[in-house]
Amino acid sequence: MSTVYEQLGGEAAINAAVDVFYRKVLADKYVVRFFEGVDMTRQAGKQKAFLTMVTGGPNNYSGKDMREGHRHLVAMGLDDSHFDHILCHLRSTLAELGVPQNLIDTVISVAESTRDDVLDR
Ligand code: HEM
Repeated sequence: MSTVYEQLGGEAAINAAVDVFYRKVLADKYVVRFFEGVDMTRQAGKQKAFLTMVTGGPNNYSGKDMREGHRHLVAMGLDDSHFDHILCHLRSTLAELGVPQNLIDTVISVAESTRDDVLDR
């Protein structure tokens, strides 16, 4: 059984999705404050890690766990409403790239499973 990562088209597809997702997130006034002062190059890597993680790609992720990696953002007011925006951008990115609905639903449910960790509760 191949992973969603493979079904999407692997690294090339993830790179394409990163560009689109990244633009959407940074264009969203409701969440952009959390990304201010975050290094751009590192951010692209972060977005790639994000999409690879939620699609079951190769597990070479060596960053912080989700709780630790977002705790400072919770201190800045990160809550469910921001999380919902990010999921919305993820969903529309995948839809724009022509990803089938069932795969989108799978990716969203994996992303959804990180909600309590990201929001530190
Ligand atoms: C599906 C849920 C999410 C996943 C899988 C995810 C994934 C990640 C990953 C892999 C990192 C790198 C961690 C590290 O520093 O080593 C990260 C950092 C970060 N995430 Fe998320 N994220 C999620 C939700 C969110 C949300 C809802 C926001 C804000 C609206 C957000 C904003 C950020 C920011 C700003 C950083 C960089 C923090 C810094 O360098 O200071 N993330 N995320």
